[in-house]
Amino acid sequence: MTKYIQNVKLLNGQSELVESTITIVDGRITEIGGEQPAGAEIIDGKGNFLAPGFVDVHVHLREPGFEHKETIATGTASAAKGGFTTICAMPNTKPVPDSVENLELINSLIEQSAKVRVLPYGSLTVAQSGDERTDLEALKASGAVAFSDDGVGVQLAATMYEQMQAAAKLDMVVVAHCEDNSLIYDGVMHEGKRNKELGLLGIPSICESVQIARDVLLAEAAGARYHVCHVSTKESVRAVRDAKAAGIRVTAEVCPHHLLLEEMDIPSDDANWKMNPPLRAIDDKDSLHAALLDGTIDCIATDHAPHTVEEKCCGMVGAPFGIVGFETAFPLLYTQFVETKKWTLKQLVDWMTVKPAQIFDLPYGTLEVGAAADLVLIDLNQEQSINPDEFASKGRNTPFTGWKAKGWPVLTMVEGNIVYNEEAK
Ligand SMILES: NC(=O)N[C@@H](CC(=O)O)C(=O)O
Ligand SMILES: [Zn+2]
Repeated sequence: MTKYIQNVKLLNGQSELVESTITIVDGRITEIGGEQPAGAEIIDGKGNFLAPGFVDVHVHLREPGFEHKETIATGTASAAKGGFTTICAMPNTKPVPDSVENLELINSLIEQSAKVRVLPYGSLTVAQSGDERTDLEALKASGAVAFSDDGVGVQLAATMYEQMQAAAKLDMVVVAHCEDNSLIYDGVMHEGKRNKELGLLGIPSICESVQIARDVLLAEAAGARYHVCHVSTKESVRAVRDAKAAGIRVTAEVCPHHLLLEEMDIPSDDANWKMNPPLRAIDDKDSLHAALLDGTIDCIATDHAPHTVEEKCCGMVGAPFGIVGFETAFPLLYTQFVETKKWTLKQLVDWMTVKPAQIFDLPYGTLEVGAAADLVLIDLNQEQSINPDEFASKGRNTPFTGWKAKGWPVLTMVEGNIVYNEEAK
């Protein structure tokens, strides 16, 4: 089966857009810039920008166990609509993928209903309880992409250290949600200025940064590959930067919302602004930008975390942490940071494709001959305002309602198969 995408623009090494074509045979890219092969199915790119499909290493699909929030079908439809073709699913499901049996159940659900490639995490501890360690070798053999207890921090240093040693033997990455439970103080947003104005309890920055500081030293001692989830504070950035300078094998991700928003943007006690880690102070946000630009932070991940309207209805206290991310990530980042010339288009695309793929040794996120035809066609000129009622996700929990953005995905392909087409809406 041959497909030929004509009339597209591709990024070159100088972040310039150049006209080209793509030939796909049996789901793989076989030629870039070639002539139309005889008998090929033609797809008209209409002059739009064609990028490698986005890779998101931090997502919550909620199935099994929390299908009222999201399912693998709706979560991956949302991913496809946002231009994501490979996503790594966090283990805070019910059951938790803490055994071969549970991971195989998740694999079979993915097999049945995923629209894009889903790579599941295996958990670090049984039921993510932080106690009994899981069998990482068995989880790897059943297809775990990496290991994480995301949703909660691993509280005991010994547990983290022993799992890092086990992961190092397998050459697998340990992925950490860093949060010291003794420093949460029942907070629902950042401990700073805005929480006091709103009369809400705050989560101090050290809740995250002290655990990162601990973990980079554990990773050094264990010789492990260690990846930090959703970095949000300037002290966390410093801990990662110092660790990298010391030769420790650490990588880190940042979420779009932490780059786009800060505590003072929170308009009221509205749970659509509640996520973990919380929106921090403006100097934290600035340090995240500097860290991306100097390579301290390696990639962008959405932390897509759908919850129901009912759960998010009534203020921050009692509401779950998390916001959806797939369908707004690229347009918001493109509009706010590429159109304004803070970043190049190539930087943004790399942070959402090849950079996350490299951390996990994934053979995705590049547009080259021989690669899987995982592609997203993006209309960089079309402007729309964000309307949660139009999301393919079940989640409506976003702080970005009404924001105007350009750069909307119009067609997404996984291995040459169309998984989202704006025209078919
Ligand atoms: N980020 C969040 O605020 N929530 C995530 C958990 C997580 O990523 O830590 C969730 O599962 O809802
Ligand atoms: Zn987390």
